[in-house]
Amino acid sequence: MSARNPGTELDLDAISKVRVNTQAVLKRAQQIQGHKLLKKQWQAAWLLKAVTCIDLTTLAGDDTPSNVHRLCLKAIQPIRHDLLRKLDMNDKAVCVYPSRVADAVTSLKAANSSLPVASVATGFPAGQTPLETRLQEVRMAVSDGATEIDIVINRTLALTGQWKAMYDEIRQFREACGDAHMKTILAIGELGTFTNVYKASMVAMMAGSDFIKTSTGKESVNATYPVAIVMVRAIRDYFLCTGHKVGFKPAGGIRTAQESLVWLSLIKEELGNDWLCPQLFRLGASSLLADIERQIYHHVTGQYAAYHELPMA
Ligand SMILES: O=C[C@H](O)COP(=O)(O)O
Repeated sequence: MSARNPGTELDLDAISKVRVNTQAVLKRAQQIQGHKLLKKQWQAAWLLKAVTCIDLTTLAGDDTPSNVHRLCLKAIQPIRHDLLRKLDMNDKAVCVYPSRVADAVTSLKAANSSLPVASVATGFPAGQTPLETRLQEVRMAVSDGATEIDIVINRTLALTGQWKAMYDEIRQFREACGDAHMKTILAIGELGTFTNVYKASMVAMMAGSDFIKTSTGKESVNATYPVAIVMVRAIRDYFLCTGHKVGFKPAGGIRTAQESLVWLSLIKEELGNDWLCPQLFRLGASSLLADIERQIYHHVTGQYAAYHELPMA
């Protein structure tokens, strides 16, 4: 992880002046989606880069120690050894519910892996539990061994313009995180307008978030390119004002290798190469790796894999 964002005082005056030009944002998102994607070995290299930025996730009601164990094994070895050897390359976080953190830590330790464990917390996904319960959840995940915490904001506060109250809650979450890095999920599908997304991004960063993240994966609208433009521009503005680099994590509904290439290209164009690393960019996804592995298999062998050839995908 990169240097932590200490946050700043809440600047309510700046927040109240924010206006986002919707047409300009939609146009820019279209431009980025329209770019020609890389081919051949350049595509394979970018797909491997995407693999290093995935927070491999399982956030299901039926999660058990055994599917968390399987997820950890997949995170340790995301792409088949022989495919990586042929590409002349070798080289990831797992993200689980707080009650599964100890399982993930145990599995990774047993495999001698130092991969970080991230946990969602604060009443994920709705954030509608009492503040003390949400804080307790963060402390529990940290004491069980999570080194990254994905908190969700209180959408009620954002929708009713209670930015000071939202800032204060996030500050408390950050304190409860201790040394664990904090990613703040805005749940953009429930924030209504781009202007609200920009304001929520800025308040989350002022309150000391190390990453801002689009969605929980449980809203009906998750990571979209136009919203990402608004969030990454808030990250850029925050960097220009404070010198602190905050990370970005699109999450929810990202399923294909091609989408991962568009995300990388959006980050490169809007934030520059410095952000193209797992310390400042993550893709939150539960079923993206399988398609990336399939595309890499195709690049290496010239054929598409049969189901049994990628059994862990
Ligand atoms: O943070 C990760 C998201 O919950 C993953 O969403 P997904 O299951 O749509 O990939």
